[in-house]
This record gives sequence, structure tokens and C-alpha cells, in this order.
Amino acid sequence: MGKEEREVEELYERREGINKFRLFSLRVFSSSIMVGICFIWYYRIINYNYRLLGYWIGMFLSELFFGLYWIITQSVRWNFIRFHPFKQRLSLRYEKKLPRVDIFVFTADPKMEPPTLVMNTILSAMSYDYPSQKLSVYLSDDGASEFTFYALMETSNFSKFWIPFTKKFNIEPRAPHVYFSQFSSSSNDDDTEFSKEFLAIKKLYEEMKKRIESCIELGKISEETRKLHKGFGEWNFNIKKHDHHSIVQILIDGRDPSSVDNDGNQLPTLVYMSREKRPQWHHNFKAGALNALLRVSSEITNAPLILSLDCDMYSNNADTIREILCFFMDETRGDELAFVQFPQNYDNLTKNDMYAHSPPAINDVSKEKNHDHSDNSVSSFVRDHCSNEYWLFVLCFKVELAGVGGFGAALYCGTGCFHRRESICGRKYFKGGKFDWDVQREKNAHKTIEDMEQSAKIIGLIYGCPVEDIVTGLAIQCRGWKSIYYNPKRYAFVGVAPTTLEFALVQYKRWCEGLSQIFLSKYCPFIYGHGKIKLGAQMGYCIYLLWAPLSLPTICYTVVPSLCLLNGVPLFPEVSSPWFLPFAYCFIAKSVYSLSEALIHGSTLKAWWNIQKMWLFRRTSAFFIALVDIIKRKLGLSETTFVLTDKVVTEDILNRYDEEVMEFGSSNLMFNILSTLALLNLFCLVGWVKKLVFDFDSKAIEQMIMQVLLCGIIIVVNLPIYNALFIRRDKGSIPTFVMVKSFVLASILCLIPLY
Ligand SMILES: O=c1ccn([C@@H]2O[C@H](COP(=O)(O)OP(=O)(O)O[C@H]3O[C@H](CO)[C@@H](O)[C@H](O)[C@H]3O)[C@@H](O)[C@H]2O)c(=O)[nH]1
Ligand SMILES: [Mn+2]
Repeated sequence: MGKEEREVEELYERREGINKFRLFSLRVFSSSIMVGICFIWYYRIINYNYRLLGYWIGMFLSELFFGLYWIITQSVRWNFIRFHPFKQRLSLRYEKKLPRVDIFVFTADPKMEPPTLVMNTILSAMSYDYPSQKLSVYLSDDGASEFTFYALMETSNFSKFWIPFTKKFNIEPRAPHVYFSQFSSSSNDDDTEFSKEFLAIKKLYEEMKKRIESCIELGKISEETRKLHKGFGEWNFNIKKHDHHSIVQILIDGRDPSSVDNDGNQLPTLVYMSREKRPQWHHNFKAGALNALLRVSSEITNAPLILSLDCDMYSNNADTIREILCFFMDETRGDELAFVQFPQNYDNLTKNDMYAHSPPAINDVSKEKNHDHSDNSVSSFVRDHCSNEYWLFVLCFKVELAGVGGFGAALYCGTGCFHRRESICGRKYFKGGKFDWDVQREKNAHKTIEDMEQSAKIIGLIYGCPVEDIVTGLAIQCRGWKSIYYNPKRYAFVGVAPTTLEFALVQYKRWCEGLSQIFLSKYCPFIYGHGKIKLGAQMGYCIYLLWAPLSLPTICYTVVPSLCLLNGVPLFPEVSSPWFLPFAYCFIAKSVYSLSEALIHGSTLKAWWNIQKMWLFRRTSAFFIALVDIIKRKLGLSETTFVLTDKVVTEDILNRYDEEVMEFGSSNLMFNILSTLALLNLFCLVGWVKKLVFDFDSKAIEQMIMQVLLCGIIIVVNLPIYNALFIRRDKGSIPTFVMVKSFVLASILCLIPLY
């Protein structure tokens, strides 16, 4: 048994005992919450309130929705699968037969996504620890920017130095910018071979960066530079971002024996593409770009495996391709696998992850003892019915994604995903269909670069794949394929998370909108997936697809109890009543456990708090606006948009981000909603206290205690908003007219009589 296999074995043994006990106690706990929920429903029904019919219905529907949603989220909590690749076995058995891999990188705007950022991703992709002649990197540029093309040309030259350097010294990560910022100097031993080469390559990189940046600053590319590559000729025509012909430029031809790096090794193929766009055609955003690259790459390299990456997602582990091949080439289960999705990780998170981009990850290995190494496959596949993170069910992304993965139906999330070309291009899976990794390139063997560029431009008008990432993944699964969610200890890909609250919410709004569209379309997992994927997986999908309607009960719960508090109407049982117990139990049990698990996993109290806070903000603002937009689109009043996440911000904003001060400095409608809700709750609690001072009534306190607590918690969650409204004076505070609007709105809501 090799070292890596032994390690896995040991981990399994250690967990065995704990696991059984934990599984049992988790089931008991889950059931107890379910009982609590049923009591809450029952309480609400028997306490029918005809005087406040509207509010009563609101509360009842909210509690019903929360309860049902909770059941749906349970589907993914018992069913984890851990995957373990055995790279040594792979190399021993298949080193000669490794398949070719095409890597797609997407960029859309040279201002919001600076070319140097994109080039770091490209360079990390070019230097995978994998035979270069089997690797091709494609850049799709939806910005149709000459600067991006120029940057790619510079990159193709720099890669001749960079790739051999990374491989010779086996460095990580292989994105030069990140690498140099992590290892700023090699000062201690100044004349080793490494430090000499380190300094030389660093200098080369910095020079290249300077050339690219000064060119962008200048706003044009000099005539001398333009002479260096025929590709610049494409920009001799009138090119606008959304109105231009198709551009395909092969910067490095992997077949050409003279395309070698400084050590004489073959370079990977490198291609620039900007698909044709016309104002009258819908370009379908990133999905359109992906389809265009599918067609272009099928003409040029046609590799059986595809990795798609956002421009800011650099590769953080040079072994990743070999690891996922252990799954794809697995002798027993490999043939049914369509894609392997990695989680999104970020390297610009603050200490307590202020915007809750990345909840705690699954990082332990536990399982039942039914794993099987005896089949001697190149990967091991372990079913695991619970995980430490079970309790983080205050909507922990990674638990849920891993849980859906447990049904063999991991979601395709758009980036950091390896696809089998066949499956993404629409083929159905059929049992026993053996797959040939050795697809020949002979189709193109005798073509010149020019021929290939020409034919690649005209291929494929057909939209084989539906527009959305998630829906594409679902469709693939419904064609019989399986997928894996793989979360290795060392991050495979690392990207840039939004650094302002606005962008953080805008991103969620876009996701939420797309996801709900799926639910309402013919792709609704319960209908489309019926009989094709497991019920658990259908429910797993719906955890996300139901985000938009989730906004309504949440808003109801932040508004109605508080307004009723102000008007002296009790909505919940009083403390001395036995009905108080289920409410208190559900709330406290969930919070205490999620908190303690977060702490056990090395997360901070503040980080846990930030997760709770951000989910309230997302649900009440982003998801609500998304819901409104969905309804508008259904009525034909608006169109789908894709608001790109800005990857650069001013220094001012960055400083506040590093200090974990929330950034509101914009008049986005979402901030209106957030501050209105915050003020409303403040007014209600203050109004109630005022009444109490004038007219003390201990019965009223007892009846209202739950509403007071709820209102109080909402106020505490909203502290950063009051701060941004009244105290802060920097550019990140809430603009005055947003404040005035919210103030007026909250006051009106408070003044309306309940009945
Ligand atoms: O018309 C477009 C719009 C976007 N992109 C690219 O798509 C990627 C994602 O865009 P970004 O603004 O960074 O959005 P995020 O919210 O960070 O992206 C997440 O959400 C998207 C779906 O909403 C997924 O496609 C992404 O993979 C996922 O990382 C970037 O590389 C863009 O260059 C295009 O190529 N063309
Ligand atoms: Mn992004």
C-alpha cells in the first residue's frame, strides 16, 4: 500500500467510532427540530386571528415556508461522499495514455478585469504539472480588447521562462503575481541557483507587467508593437465591444516543434478568441462565450476534457489535473462521470470574512466502513452519512454543495469545473459505453494555423447547452451522467471575492434571479429531473432555486412582529405558556449548535455572526429585488442582465475592507430596503419602550417578550447600518438621500394603524 493510501485508511479508522454515535445523535436532533416545527404550525393554526387576518396569514405562511424549506435542506445533510485520488497509481498505470485537456478562461472587460490579473490565471493554467503537448489554454475575451490581446502576446513570450522555472523548482502557486507576493525575496542564500533565477524571473515579470500597464494607461498600442504580431490586424476594422467580427488567434501552436520553452520543452497551445457579436443578437453572456469556445476548440485541439475558469480564478495546485483524472479514469466508476466541480475559494477575505463569502469548509474525513480499496481503482469513493459541519446548517454553502454531490449530482457552478467534452456537448450516458480517452487529433494534423483559424470561426451556430451553468449541470445529470463535488485540502483554485457590500449583494441577486428562473422553467428539478435524478438531489437543487421566494417570509418576520409590538398586539405565546417551548427550542438549538460547530472548526465568533448577518441582508434585499425582477420579466417588463463583478476598487475602499468596515457608499435600491427595515425595527422597539415607561404593565411584557427579543436581535444585526446612517462620515456611509427616503418610509409604515 502506498503512502497516500495508508493515510486515507488511517483517517477512516480513527473516525469510525465517533461516526456512529454522531449519526445517531444527529438524527435525534433533527427529528426534535421537526417536532418543534410541527408544534409551531399547530400553535399558529389554533390561534387564528380574524381581526388581523392579513398579518396572521403572513405569519402562518412564513412559518410554513420556513419549515418546508428546512425539510428540503435536510435532504443534503446525511449523504456525503469523500473522494480520494491516488495519483501514484494513475502515473504508474496511465502516464502514457493521459488525455489532452483544454482550459477555457473567460474575461469580459479590461477595466473591471485588468489584463494582468487575467494573465496570472493563464500562466497558472499553462504551468500545470502535466505534459505540455497535451495542454491547451483558450482565452475568451468578451471585451474584444486589443490590450487583452497584447497582454496575451506578452504572456506567450513570458511563459517560455515561467513554465520551466515553475517546474524546475516545483514552486506553488504558479500564478506569478501571487507567488512573488508570497515569497517577496530569497535573501538568505544569495548565490544559490534558485535565488539567481528567482530574481531574474521576477525582473522579467515586472517588466512585462509594466509594459502592459503603461500601454493601457497610454490608451493605445504603439505601431512598433503592432508589427510584432499579425493578430493586431484584426483591430484595423471598427471594433466595438458589442459589435464586431469573430477573432481567433493561435499564439502558440502546440504542434509546432519550434514552440518550445527555454529548456527546449514543448509549450502548451495558447489561443485568443473574441466571438462575433452584433447588437441585434443576444450574446448570452458567459454561456455564449463558453459555447463559442467549445466550437473553436473542437476545431483546434478537441481535447476530451475541458476545464472552465473565470479570469480571476488562478490554479493553486499544479497537481489538480492529475487528481481529477483519478476520478475520470477510475476503472469502475470513471465512465459515468460528466464533471468534477471544485469549490470557489478566495484569497482576499478579511479576518472575519465580513461579507461571508466563504463559510467554513469541510476539512475532515469521516465515513462508514464500506469504502473499498480492494477494487484497486485509481480513486476511492466513500459514502459518509454525516459530517462535523452538519450543524452549520445556517446555510453553509459547502455542506450543501457537498451534500448534493453525495447523490452523484453535484451542481455545476461555472468556474473551477472539469467537464467531459462529450457530456457538455449533449451526449447521453449509456451503461457500458466505454470511453476512449485517446481521441485523435489527426483531423487537424495537416492543417495550417490559418486554415484552423478560419474554420474555427464559422463552426457551430447551434446552442447545444442551455444558458445557465447550474441548469447545464442539471441537464447533463438528467442525461444519465454523474458528477462529483471535490473539495481537497489544498485549494485547487483561488479567486477574487467582491470587496463592497453592493457587489456582494449584486452577485447574489444575479444568482438568485437565474436560479429562480430555472425553478419556474421546464427545467424545474422536480419535473425535469423526475425519475432521472434522485429525489434527494432534486431537493438539493431546490435549496438554491427557492432563494427568491425565501425573501418574503424573511421580510414578513422582520416587519410584522415588530409592527405588532409597537401596536401592542401579541403574536407569540407568552413565556409561561407551554407553547413557548417549541419556538424557543427551535431558535436556540439551531443557533447554539451552529455557533459551537463554527468555533470548533476554528472559525471566529465574529465570522459566525457575519454569516448570520449577511444571510439576513441577502434575503431581505438581494433576493427580494431578484423576485421583483423575475415577476417583471414574466410580465415582459425587463430583460436578463449580467452585472459583472468589479475586480478592482479604489484604495480608500480597500482600506475600509481590510478594517472590516461595511461599504455602503452607493444609492443602490437594496440599501434603501436594508435601512428602511433597520429603522423600522428601531422605531418599533423605541416606541414600545416609551409606551411602557408611561404605562407600566407586567402582563404586556410577558406577552410581548418574544417580539421584543426578535426585534432586539434584528436591531443588533443591523448595528452596522445605524452606524453608516448616523455616525460614520466617510465615503462608505449611507448617502443622505437614501437615509431620508428610508426614514420617511419607515415612519409611514409605523404610523399606519393595524386595524
Ligand atoms: O458577458 C459576460 C459576462 C461574464 N463573463 C465572465 O464570467 C466570469 C464571471 O463573472 P463575474 O463578474 O466574476 O461574476 P461572479 O459572480 O464572480 O461569477 C460567478 O457567477 C457566475 C454566474 O452568475 C458564474 O458564471 C461564475 O463562474 C461564478 O464564479 C468572468 O470571468 C467574466 O469575465 C463573460 O465572459 N462574458
Ligand atoms: Mn468572479
